Order: sequence, then structure tokens, then C-alpha cells
Amino acid sequence: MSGATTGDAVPAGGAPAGAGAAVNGATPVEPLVDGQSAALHGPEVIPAGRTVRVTVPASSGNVGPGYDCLGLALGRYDRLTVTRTGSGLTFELTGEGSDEVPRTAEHLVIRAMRTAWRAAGLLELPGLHVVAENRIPHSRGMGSSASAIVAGVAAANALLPEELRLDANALLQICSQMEGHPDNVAPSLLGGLVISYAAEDGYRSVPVRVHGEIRPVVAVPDYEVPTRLARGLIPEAVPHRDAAANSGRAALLVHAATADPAQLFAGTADLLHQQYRAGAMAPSAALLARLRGRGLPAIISGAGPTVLVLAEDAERAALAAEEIRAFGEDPASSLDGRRVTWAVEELTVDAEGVIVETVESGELS
Ligand SMILES: Nc1ncnc2c1ncn2[C@@H]1O[C@H](COP(=O)(O)OP(=O)(O)O)[C@@H](O)[C@H]1O
Ligand SMILES: N[C@@H](CCOP(=O)(O)O)C(=O)O
Repeated sequence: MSGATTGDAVPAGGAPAGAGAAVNGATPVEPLVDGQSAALHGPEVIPAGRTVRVTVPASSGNVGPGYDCLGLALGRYDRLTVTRTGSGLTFELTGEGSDEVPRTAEHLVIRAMRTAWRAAGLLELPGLHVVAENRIPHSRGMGSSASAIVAGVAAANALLPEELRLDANALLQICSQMEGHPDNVAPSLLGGLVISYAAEDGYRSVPVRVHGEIRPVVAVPDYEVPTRLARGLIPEAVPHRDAAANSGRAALLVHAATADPAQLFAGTADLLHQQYRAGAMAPSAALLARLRGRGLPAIISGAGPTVLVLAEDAERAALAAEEIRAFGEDPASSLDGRRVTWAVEELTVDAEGVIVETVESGELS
């Protein structure tokens, strides 16, 4: 998808996931619904054999000071292929999390598909065969749940006949409400760095172009922190001076990321979330302190525990990778008496967001 999402109302069809129902335990803004119901349709509107394939990027929420409002699409992808079958639900799952997620209608992708179809007036789940190739690690702060929701909603929409499809704004509202906050789903939908906010009648998201020199480097640890747990550590209130200082950093970050990477170190300082969550991810907090101590623009990616360096250029990215590898040997890189290991990878910024293709029979591989 490309282009800014405007703020039109969610089409009729009701709230896909009401406030309080978000997957991360977040409280989404009240869903925007006009009280009408979409016309209802049976599952036969999707012909048997119809197949769609969705490629969806990972995302890093918050990007430092942009708690729940800034997110960056990253060049690591889950791929989902869904075929409408005669009946039942079948799965072929490979890669990250494939042994842990349910192979039932409770699978997050299926929940997302159902939610999108409900909004379009399709209440009964048709038969489906789901092939998921997952490369985004789960519960590491790289937006896996948001990517799964975006993939499911985009696939469900593409399977619908054109006249029933939801528009881009409806997709943003549905995905944000399911996830509970928009900062991950918006970049997975739109690509790039995305500024999101909650208006009175729904979420708005505005993508901006990331400076071409910037190189994201991730340090993904071998331990997990569920986002729901990390959100529970955020205090209800923060000092006004912290909020004011954080506003300055968030504003600076957008300038740094789009026009002036030299300002990234100052622009990635956060006062709203990282300090409150540090106890739940001590090795990540220690790595963060080390990298920032070396002047590198490091942040906790999303709700952690991955650490992300928004390196100003390729040379600084190489330095960041070297520092992360060295930290792996440090006694501070341990948890519950065992050594924590880190997968270090330089990623691209994804500029496209989710890609949806229709697959003709015979093209399936
Ligand atoms: N591709 C996927 N398919 C099914 N479920 C998924 C997928 N990705 C994530 N999930 C669900 O979301 C959970 C992780 O969500 P969360 O704690 O928010 O972490 P993350 O930071 O990775 O989004 C997983 O444990 C799993 O239940
Ligand atoms: N703004 C959210 C971001 C969560 O991202 P995730 O990738 O950890 O799910 C938060 O900080 O809770």
C-alpha cells in the first residue's frame, strides 16, 4: 500500500474489535462506527480455489520517544498464502513461532481475517487453507503480532469480490483496533516511518520518507518479552517535565530520520517507556546503555527486548554491529544465570508496506 491514509469513517459493519479487546492488552481508541450494519453476505461470495499471497514487513514501534505513535517498517517479511477451500481450516506453518501458535480459528491471522470479513458483512468463515512462512520473530519487539494482523486483514480483503472490499482507512482502523495501538500496524501497512495519532473518531497515519543513508541494525536476543507484559509496566502518569522533554525529542526524531541523521542520537532519547520496562529486559537495557554510551542512536525496539540502532550511515552500522557482538561476551549479557546470545542483522527500511498478489491456480509454489 502506498500514500497517506486519510481519516474517513470506517465503513458500516461495526466495530471489528471493540475497546479493550486488543491483542496486546492495550486500550484502543473507541472504534469509529456509524451504527449501521453492512449488508450481509454468505461465504459463497468468495469462489473456491481463489488464492491470495501477502508479503508483510516487520516493524519497530515507538522508535525511541514516539511511544504508541511512531513506527518504522523493516525489511524482514512474513509471507502468507491463503486459498479458499470447500470447508474446514488447514495450516502449513513454517519458521518463527510455527510450533507455538494454534492451528485453529484462534490463530491470529484467522482472527484478523474474520474481523475484516465481519466489517464487510461476511459473518461465516469459509473453508481456508493457510500457508504461513514466518521470518519475524515473536515477542521480541519487531511487531510480529501487528504483521500477522495486517497479513490476515489484507488477505481477507483481497479474497473479497471488488465491490465488497474495505478501503485503506478501514484497514488501518481494523488493524489498529485489533493491535490496540497504531504504531506497528501502520508501517506494516504503509511502509517507511509512519506518524500515527488517535483522533476523536479514529486513527490517522502519515508516512514520511526515511533518509537514504540510515541503516537499521537489530540485536535480537534469544529471550522473549510479551508486549502485553511490557505494557503493564508503563505508569498511568508521568512527570509533566518528562512529557515536555519527550515531545522535543520526538519532534527532533522526525527531522533526524528524514533530513538530518546527525541528529539521530539526540532524537532517539526517550522518557516515556524504556526506563519503566528495563527490569523486564535487563540484558537489553545494559546493551542499550553501552551503545548509547558510545554515542550510537540505540533504542529498545517496540516493547523489547530487541535493541535497534538507527545508524547514521553504513560505517556507523558496522561499528554498532561490532559493539553488539562484543557485548555478547560481557557478563551483563546474561539472564537467569545463562549467557544471552544476540542475532545481529543490518536491515533495510521497507518503503512499500504490505504487498498483496492474486495467485492464479498453477502458480502456487
Ligand atoms: N505470524 C503469526 N501467526 C500467528 N500468531 C502470531 C504471529 N505473529 C505473532 N503472533 C502472536 O502474537 C504473539 C506475539 O505478540 P507480541 O507479544 O505482541 O510480540 P511482538 O513484539 O512480536 O508483536 C505470539 O506469541 C503469537 O501468539
Ligand atoms: N508502542 C508499543 C509497541 C509494541 O511493539 P511490539 O513489537 O513489542 O509489539 C509498545 O511500546 O507497547
